[in-house]
Parts: sequence; structure tokens; C-alpha cells
Amino acid sequence: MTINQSKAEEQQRVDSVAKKIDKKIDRVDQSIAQAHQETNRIERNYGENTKVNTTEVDDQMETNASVQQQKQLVYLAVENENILNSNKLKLENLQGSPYFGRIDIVEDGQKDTLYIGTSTLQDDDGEFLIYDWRAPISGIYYNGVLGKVHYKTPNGTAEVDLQKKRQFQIINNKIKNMFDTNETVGDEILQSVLGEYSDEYMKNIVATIQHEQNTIIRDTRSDILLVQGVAGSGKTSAILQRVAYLLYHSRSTMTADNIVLFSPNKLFSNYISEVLPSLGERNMRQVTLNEFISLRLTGVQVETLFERYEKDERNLPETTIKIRLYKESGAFLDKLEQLENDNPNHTLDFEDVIFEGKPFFTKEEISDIYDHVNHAYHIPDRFLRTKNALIKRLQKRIHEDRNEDWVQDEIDNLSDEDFQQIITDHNIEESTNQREIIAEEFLRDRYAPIYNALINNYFFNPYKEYLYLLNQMDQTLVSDSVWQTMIESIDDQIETHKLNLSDSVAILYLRDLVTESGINHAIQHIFIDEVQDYTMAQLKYIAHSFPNAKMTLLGDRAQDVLTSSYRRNDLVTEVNELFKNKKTTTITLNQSYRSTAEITNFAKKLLPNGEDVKAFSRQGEDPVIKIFDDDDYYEGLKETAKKLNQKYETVAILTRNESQAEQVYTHFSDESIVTLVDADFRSIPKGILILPIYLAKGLEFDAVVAHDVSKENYPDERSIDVLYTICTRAMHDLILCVDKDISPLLADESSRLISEK
Ligand SMILES: Nc1ncnc2c1ncn2[C@@H]1O[C@H](COP(=O)(O)OP(=O)(O)OP(=O)(O)O)[C@@H](O)[C@H]1O
Repeated sequence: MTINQSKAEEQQRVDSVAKKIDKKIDRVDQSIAQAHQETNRIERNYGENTKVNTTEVDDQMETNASVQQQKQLVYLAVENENILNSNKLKLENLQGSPYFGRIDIVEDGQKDTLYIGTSTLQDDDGEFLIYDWRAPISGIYYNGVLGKVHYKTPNGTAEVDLQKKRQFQIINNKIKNMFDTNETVGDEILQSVLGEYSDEYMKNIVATIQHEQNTIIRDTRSDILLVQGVAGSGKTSAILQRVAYLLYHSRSTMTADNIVLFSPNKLFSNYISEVLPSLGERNMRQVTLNEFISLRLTGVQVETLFERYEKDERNLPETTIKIRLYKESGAFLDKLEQLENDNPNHTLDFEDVIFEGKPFFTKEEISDIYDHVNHAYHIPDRFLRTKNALIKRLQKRIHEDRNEDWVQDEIDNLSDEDFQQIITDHNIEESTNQREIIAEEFLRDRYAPIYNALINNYFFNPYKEYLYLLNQMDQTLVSDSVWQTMIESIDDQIETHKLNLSDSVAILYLRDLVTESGINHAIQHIFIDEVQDYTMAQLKYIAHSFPNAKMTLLGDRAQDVLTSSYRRNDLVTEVNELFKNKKTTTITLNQSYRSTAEITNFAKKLLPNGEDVKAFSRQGEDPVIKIFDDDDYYEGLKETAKKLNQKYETVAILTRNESQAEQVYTHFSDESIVTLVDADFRSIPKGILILPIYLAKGLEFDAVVAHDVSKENYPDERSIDVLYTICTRAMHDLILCVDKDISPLLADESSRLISEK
């Protein structure tokens, strides 16, 4: 059969499947309308006054049985609607491009042809028209070469003969491209996908997942999956398809709420937000490291990674580097823990519990309770016993105070309504001592802030405890006076409710250890993108906070923008050492997909060990170096960006830091197409963008202009990571502008790529 004949047949099939999808969407629309009516009817029945907020249905606890039952009905009706909506979303995702792959197999002598798309589709007879890309059998599409191949089923490994593997590019239900291939998903379709222009949103890559990416996506055995992947190798893509994969395979035990992604910045969250919905899944939770820390240290302003980077650029004395490196190691947290445990006679640093401006429990009283708990117990046990003793004392006070005159007076002064409210709220029955019970409930409400303070462990001062332990450390890193100055400076910061990043993690770890709090058992998977920005102490703390979570850590040691000024150790070695007691798998991705071969080959030459980076065979223009004089630099930069913007919708001018971005912006301020992007931006506008590189981490742009790659701005090898990361953000075009003297980092390239202005 000629390829044209088979293409015609395939097109017929696409047409027929497309019709079935449309029909199914019509049907699901009808069901949604019916279900919605049903939900409304049930909600109306639920009663005038008790109309529930349906999104909170399962949070609410009510004792009243009939209310409970009604709620259950509402919940089920809403649930039903959600399921129908999610089915509709999946069908809509298939519309226009129902599948992208086909495999012909022989299994147990039986021939079968399977089509693979973003979700399963069955016709009315139950026949599979499309297999979900995550189904076990679909794995061979990504992994297998023709011939005998294996795939995992719930009952073990199955063997099939893979006879054909076909890829499609279907747009608006028309087959644009169709190829038979032997090995992994072939280059032709990938070429065409990667040649497209960038979008505000990242796209899913399920049609073209590559072999090693597939290994990451489908790994279910590792506790720690560490990916060292060069720029543009698909790490972020792998995270998102992996989340979709895990959700599919653990449907009954895990939802998107059990997954947390640590993302590099707010822009990134928006950039990736469409991938999972395009695969019929909900987005997982997302948090930046700084949000995570700040949420846990309320009332304290913690320095952000970006703020610190800006400061580090100005000055970083050798002693600061030494201390910081130590504090950011896993060993430092171990040391804090060990010092705490080895000093059983030390009393933790407690705080007065203040109520209405006066101490209710004094620091001395709390310390006394703590000291009387058997010293042989573990610190967290002693802490818990102290806490329980305080709660008991509070209860005793409530019991004793109920007959106090002031309490009786307050009750006498209650309005009838408030009085009645206490009775209903606490279900107090009529009896002889009703008034005493009311008095106790009244006091319980009144003393609620004290109870909260106890429950939330506010009577423990982790900041002072941390300072105490720092004082106990017999360190040899720096002189005693430097160490003392460091302790004093933390003390000063604490006074003003500020903390630097490395201390904040240590304090959190210490607090959570002593109080046994801050642990989230519900999270099953943690993903950390740009893991090279994380310290081992931070990773240790995150692992400690989510004890049931498997971790997928993805990064690139060459894109260490934020800490390269002081960190020397190798990421892969450090992570493996930190998690040496866990089942760790390390995967290396060397193939870069984002940029044209010319850009990737240019960028890799900046790196000391860049030979490993493999460019993808997509051709484009060579990067260009433009040298300007002082006077015409900004004019030249501006013209360069504007010219690129005629060809591409988005052009990014990337700078080393914020102040440079601001400075560039002042030269553009007359232009409406230009946006200065800061850390609070949540989406990427079109036009010319100016932003510091750390905000562009993980993102990509059609064209990038690197600002001022001069000798002054990029003087030596400590700037390599920044420059490499800037260059690798470009998909199709890269221009480096230089003010006067060219950076030595570009020395090898300069003569060939310098353009006459
Ligand atoms: N298998 C693939 N098929 C199609 N496109 C791909 C594939 N793998 C990666 N890409 C594309 O390559 C680009 C880079 O991918 P991604 O952002 O996931 O890489 P990364 O490793 O996270 O990059 P970086 O570390 O530089 O931020 C994206 O446009 C992505 O869609």
C-alpha cells in the first residue's frame, strides 16, 4: 500500500473518530444541563437558611443528621457535575487532534492496532478508539523499537511483537504529517513542533516525549528521582507529564492536592498552568521557596533568594561565604539537632503567654514545668508534656474562675441573644448547674487566645533557642569574634523581625523538631524545579516536612544563577550524599530541545564542560554580537530589540540584575510595547520585555537580547552561569549587545559573530 493510500485511510478514520467525539460532546452537554438542574433542585430543598457553599461541602461538620444527609446529596450532585465537566474537558482536548500515535502489535498470536492520544475514548460498543498515552500498553510507543517488546501490566510483564509505529500530526482534524518510524518518536514531527513560535503558555509534549524523558515520567520506584538536565532538555515538561502520569496511575489514592511543586517564580506558575488541563488533569499545588518559608514563619520578613542575589553581587566576604556554606549544609541541621539532644539539662527558651497585655503563664512557670519533666525523655516528648501541663492548668483556671464575681457579672451583662447563643453553640441542657456550665463556656471563649497560643506553640521561642545553640557550637570555620558578630547580627535582625534565608530554614527545622509540628503527611509527591538554587539544608527541611512524599528534583548545575558566587560543590554529588539512605535514581539529560542548533552550540561553548550538551538539529541564524560605544549603546540596544520585535511577538532583554533592568527601561520609557517585569508579575505580556535573568528562569522566549555582555559586566568565569542561562532562554534568535569592551567569556566567538552595526 502506498503512503498516500494509507494516509487516505487514516484520514477517514480521523474523520470518523472526530464525528464520534462531537456526538459525545453533545451528549455530555445534555447530561451536564440535567445534572445542573438536579443540583439546583437539591440545593433548593436544602432549605432557605442553610444554603451551603458547595465548594466547602466536604469541609463542614454538622451534627444534625438530616442536615448531614442533605449535604451529602448536594455533595454527590456537585461531584456528579464535576465528573461530567471533567469528561467534557477531556473530549474537548481530543477535538481537532484526537490522537498522535499508532502501534500495530501481535500479542498471543492476535493482531491489534492501537491509537494513542491524550485520553481514552471508547465507542458505544466499548471498543477502544483511543488509548490514553499513560496506559501501560502505550509505554511501548515511547520506549520500544520494532520487534519483541515488553510492557508492565498489573499482573506482571507482558511481551508483544511491535510491528509498526506511526506518528501523526493532526491539526483541525486533518493529518498534516504522518510517519512510520522504528526507534523513538522521530525527528520530523519534533522539528515541526519545536520550530513554532513561543506562547504565553507552555504546551504539553505527550505526542513527542523522548525515551529518557519517558523514563522520568514513568518512574514509580524511586524515593528520590534526581534529574540533571541541560538547559532546554525538557525537565519542566517532564515534571508536568509526570504529574499527569502519576495522577492517572494512582486515581484512587491521590489527587492533585497531594502533589506540591516548588517553582522558581510567580511568572513560571502561570507559564505552566495550561499543560495539565490540556491533559484533562487539575493543576497541582504550587509554591515558591520563599512563600513556603514565609507561610511558616509568620510575622517575620525573610530575605528572598532574589534579594540576596542582588546583595551578593555587591560584596561577599570570604568569612560570610564560609559561614553561609556551613549553615546551608545538611550537616549544620544535624549539628543543631545533636546539640539540642546532647544538653538534657538545658531549658528550652520559652516565652510568656500574654493575655490582655499581662502574662498569663510566665516564662519562669513554663520553664519550671519543663525542668520537672524527666530529663531522660526526648526533647519533643518533654515539650509535649509541658504543653499538655499548660493546657491542664488553663482548664483548671477555667473551672476555678467560673464562680469569680467578674465572671458572674459578665454573664449577667450578656444580652439575651448572646446568652442563648452560648446555650445553642455548646448544646447546654437545662439543669441545676446550667449557669456554671455557661460560665465555663464563657471563659473558654474568653481564654481562647491563650489556648491558641498553647496549641500553636507560641510559648516556645525558636529564634532565641537558635542563638543559644549557635553559641554552643565549637566551630573552627572562622575566628570566635567573627562567629560572635554573626550571632549578634542575627539577634539584631530578629529584634526588627527580619531574617536571612539560611537562618530561617535552620530555625524552622529546629522549631519543628522540638515542637513536632510543621509536618504534612498528606503530600505524596514533591517536585522541585531548578533544584540547583536550593541548599542541602533547604532540601533536608523540605524532606522533613513531607515525610510521606517521594521527591522529584530537577536542575541544571550550569544554570546556578543565584548561588554561583559562593557555591562550589557539585549538585548531583551533594544530593546523593544528603539522601544516601533513600532509594535515589539519577538521570542525566544531555539533549537540548529549546533552541536552534546555532544557539545551543554557541551557549555550550561558554561552559567549561559543555561538550556533553547535545544540540537538536533545528537550524536557524547564528547568534550575533553587537558592540556599541558608550554614547550609542542604549540606542543600539533599543533598535536591536525593536527590529526583532517586528519578527517576533515577544522579545526579552535579559539583564544580570534588577537595577540594570530598570536602567534599560528608562531608555525605553517612551514606548508602550515595552514592559519592565518585576517579581510580582504573574503573566508574561507580549512585546519587548525587560527583566533580570532570575525572573526568566525556566521560561523561554522567541528572541533574547542579552544586555551588556561587556568586560565590565561579565568579567570572569563566575559570570558563566548567568550568561549561559540568559543565552539558553532563546528559542530562535539571540543577540548579545556589548557596551565597549567585549567580555572575555565571549573571546572565542567574538571575531566570527560580531556584526557591523
Ligand atoms: N519531547 C519533547 N517534545 C516537544 N518539545 C519538547 C520536548 N522536550 C522539550 N521540549 C520543548 O523544549 C523546550 C524546553 O523544555 P523545558 O522548559 O521543559 O526544559 P528545561 O529542561 O526545563 O529547561 P531549562 O532548564 O532551560 O529551564 C520547551 O519548549 C518544551 O516544550
